Amino acid sequence: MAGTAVFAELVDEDGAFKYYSYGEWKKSSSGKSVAIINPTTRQPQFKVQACTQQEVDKLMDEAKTAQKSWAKTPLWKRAELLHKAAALLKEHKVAIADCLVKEIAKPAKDAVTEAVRSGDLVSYCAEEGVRILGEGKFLIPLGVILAIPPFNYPVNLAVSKIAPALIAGNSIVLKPPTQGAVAALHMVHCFHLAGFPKGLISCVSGKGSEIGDFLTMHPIVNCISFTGGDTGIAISKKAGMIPLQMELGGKDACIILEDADLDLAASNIVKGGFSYSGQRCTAVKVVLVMESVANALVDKVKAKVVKLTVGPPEDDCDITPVVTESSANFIEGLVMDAKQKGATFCQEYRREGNLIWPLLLDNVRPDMRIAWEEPFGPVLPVIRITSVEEGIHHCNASNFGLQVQQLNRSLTVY
Ligand SMILES: NC(=O)C1=CN([C@@H]2O[C@H](COP(=O)(O)OP(=O)(O)OC[C@H]3O[C@@H](n4cnc5c(N)ncnc54)[C@H](OP(=O)(O)O)[C@@H]3O)[C@@H](O)[C@H]2O)C=CC1
Ligand SMILES: O=C(O)[C@H](O)COP(=O)(O)O
Repeated sequence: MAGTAVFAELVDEDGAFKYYSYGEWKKSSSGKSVAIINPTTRQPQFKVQACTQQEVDKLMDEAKTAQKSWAKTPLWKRAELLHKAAALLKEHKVAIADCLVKEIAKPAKDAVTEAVRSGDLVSYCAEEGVRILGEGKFLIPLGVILAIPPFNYPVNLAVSKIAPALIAGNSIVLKPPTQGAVAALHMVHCFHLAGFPKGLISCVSGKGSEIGDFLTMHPIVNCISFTGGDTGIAISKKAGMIPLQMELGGKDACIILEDADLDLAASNIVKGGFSYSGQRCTAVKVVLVMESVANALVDKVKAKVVKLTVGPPEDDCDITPVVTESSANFIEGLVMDAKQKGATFCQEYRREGNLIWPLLLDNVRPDMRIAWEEPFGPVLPVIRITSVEEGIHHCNASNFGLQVQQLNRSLTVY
């Protein structure tokens, strides 16, 4: 499906996906491409251009020029184009979802949801822009925005940067994640088909480790919007005196107190911890449960975990292969550390290639890496606590600060 029909012009004669600059799909002069490995088959699935620094320089210049006239374009016109792009994203949801399935092993239905939700988000941003103007407030553009999203929502977390930037009168240079780049290129083509001015939106492909520094330190960039892991910390040290928007990793805790509804808690823990195999920044990544209800809760969670389906994303399984082999190896390292230090394995640890079966680890203690680190995979630690203060202390001692959920009958805090 990917690269066919309206998307055929994205592919060069060698089968590599082109990059997008000045309203055109182009082959890089580097003559090099970057392979995208299908997490399920572990075979190369797609290729994208490895863009050169000269190509980046050129599209940055174009972005700077295009932004100046875009900022003068009436807001209703900007909103109109965004609504067109949103409709195109929804129209092409199947082609986009097909890429998500093959590049990041997103379960088939969730992949379609990501495309549709992205369309909704683009429309929402257009509406918000108009509403803000209606309140008599002004949207002040910053200039050229560099957008770098992560692999887990390569379309949704890209449009969540692109649409607000465009409605406010900025131009966009997008660097999609390598795994997920082709889905992102399909998304960019929807913006192309919507008819945005040349140079306003560009999309550079290449490995972040190779082209990333050149992009993030580029003098034309006026703001960086980044979502990802610790790479964001490195970027913040290298970037110049420009606004940075950083959405980074997390160790989102779920605290269960004695009077919690344990059935509700178990459902939320399984949904929160294991959806898209735990590869969500908002995933439940540690359960802190009062000792007095821990056995009952763990039994309920176990009963639900056993029902999760495990297999390929094409079959819409609950648990699908994690994004890369190195990610699977990292997760395995956390599991082995917990095993060596005496965690209780509620299921047998099982892995085939990048596919890791869902695993609940009970009796996790603070000396285990899994108590603190983000697996970004289908492995969930349970830490038993004897007071709410102990749970809160654990959350506050974490290096991360994304979100916390506390469940008792009277209080649910996000
Ligand atoms: N707080 C939030 O809202 C969210 C946070 N996340 C977090 O994202 C992480 C998972 O995503 P993942 O993609 O693995 O994160 P990474 O930090 O590995 O990569 C994120 C993006 O940065 C790019 N990149 C890599 N190196 C550089 C560099 N030197 N300069 C500029 N860009 C670079 C990557 O490109 P390439 O792929 O080519 O390397 C990718 O596009 C998790 O920690 C998760 O918690 C995820 C979603 C939401
Ligand atoms: O990366 C993420 O986890 C997303 O930004 C959160 O989306 P979700 O909670 O709706 O999955």
